[in-house]
Amino acid sequence: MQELLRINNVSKKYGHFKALDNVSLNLQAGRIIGLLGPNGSGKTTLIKIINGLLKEYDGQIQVNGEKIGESSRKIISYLPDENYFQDWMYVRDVLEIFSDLYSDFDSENCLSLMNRFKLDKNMKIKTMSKGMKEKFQLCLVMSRKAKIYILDEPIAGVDPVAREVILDVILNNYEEGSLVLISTHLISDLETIFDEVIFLKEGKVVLHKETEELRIERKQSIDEAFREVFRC
Ligand SMILES: Nc1ncnc2c1ncn2[C@@H]1O[C@H](COP(=O)(O)OP(=O)(O)OP(=O)(O)O)[C@@H](O)[C@H]1O
Repeated sequence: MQELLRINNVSKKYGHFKALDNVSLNLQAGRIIGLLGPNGSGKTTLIKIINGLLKEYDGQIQVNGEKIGESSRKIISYLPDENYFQDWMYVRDVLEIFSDLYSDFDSENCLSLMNRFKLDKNMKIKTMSKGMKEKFQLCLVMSRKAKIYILDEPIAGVDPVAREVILDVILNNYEEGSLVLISTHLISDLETIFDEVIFLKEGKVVLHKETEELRIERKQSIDEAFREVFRC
């Protein structure tokens, strides 16, 4: 299997506080991987480093064999944990920006995904609810034909019915053979789609396993295993 993401001894400090402590991971193409950990365990910090948003850290990262930069940005489709829309924009403006920015963006596909969430290109961002913005952002990100998808909390702000649709959108729209890395607290909602899970605790990887192996070994769901590992 092709290795798409290699993280070697990555540590990150904010002042004196160590948010990531010697994280090493090799992630392969064709896998959906859950990045799980309690609040403040370092998930978003790691994701921001991979996406080139935090540049000061120790260690090395290779994305598809190359350093983080222009080439890695081209192959990673990234859903941040907050939305980046401006209130004065219309949905159609954002679609245009995505088309200009990303040659792999399929706007027709995006419009058909938006249809599933009853989102219209003539909506004004200012009038959309938090959940509607999250759904729109997911439609954008999943309409790129990327090698790597990184989704930071993709279902945090949406209702349970919409969560199911979102899972379906993720499963049916990522490019086959790509890597999908998803951070979430809603483990029971998402665990059925994970091939592997990574548990982060206080900036350290305490577990990285095939989901099925973990379930058989512990005779527990991933949600139960998580609660046990992180119980104080
Ligand atoms: N800009 C910053 N300055 C100082 N400390 C920060 C900064 N960003 C994050 N931290 C700290 O780093 C640690 C890891 O934060 P991070 O956002 O990566 O965690 P997380 O696992 O994504 O948390 P959550 O699940 O709550 O989103 C936390 O203790 C946080 O307070």
